[in-house]
Amino acid sequence: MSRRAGVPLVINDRIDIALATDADGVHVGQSDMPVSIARKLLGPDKIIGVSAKTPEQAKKAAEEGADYLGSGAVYPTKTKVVTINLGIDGLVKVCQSSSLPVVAIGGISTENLAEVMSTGLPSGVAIVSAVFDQPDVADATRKLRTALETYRRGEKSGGIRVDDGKAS
Ligand SMILES: Cc1ncc(COP(=O)(O)OP(=O)(O)O)c(N)n1
Ligand SMILES: Cc1nc(C(=O)O)sc1CCOP(=O)(O)O
Repeated sequence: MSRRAGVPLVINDRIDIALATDADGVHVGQSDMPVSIARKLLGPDKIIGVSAKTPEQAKKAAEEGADYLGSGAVYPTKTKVVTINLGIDGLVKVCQSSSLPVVAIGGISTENLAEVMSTGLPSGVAIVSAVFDQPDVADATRKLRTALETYRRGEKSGGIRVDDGKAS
């Protein structure tokens, strides 16, 4: 279904499920299967994402062959109880330390999406509660998508000035 919609399906942690379902890739954390083994199991064409909270973790993931990084928690989140709040500063440090695309995660919603994207650094955002804790999941998704697209259009046309990590 996600393939029909043109959306890659990346399975969190479970390489066995990624293999069994011929998913597009897997996302692993620092205490999950090492990237090198995931790559051997999945082959060269699948997507491997790695959670990185520090520049050191980001560099290591890149050296090991990750395709993208997930970095957070950018803001406080109730979805994942045990994490570290990196804030925008921590996210920026990870992004600046790597040429890999970075997906920002943790507490992201329509209210703070522009702040995250206005750093000009992450390639995208990963969101749980701002979609799934909403009364109308489809409507919440549309609003987030519109906010992201509006931001990206403004960025392309030079309509949003990025200064000190703040959009204006
Ligand atoms: C983009 C992105 N970032 C992080 C995760 C994984 O979250 P989680 O499994 O809770 O944490 P780690 O064990 O990887 O630190 C994800 N799926 N996507
Ligand atoms: C899955 C996950 N990983 C995180 C990390 O910090 O690595 S935060 C998080 C939960 C994201 O959910 P929400 O959008 O509801 O905050």
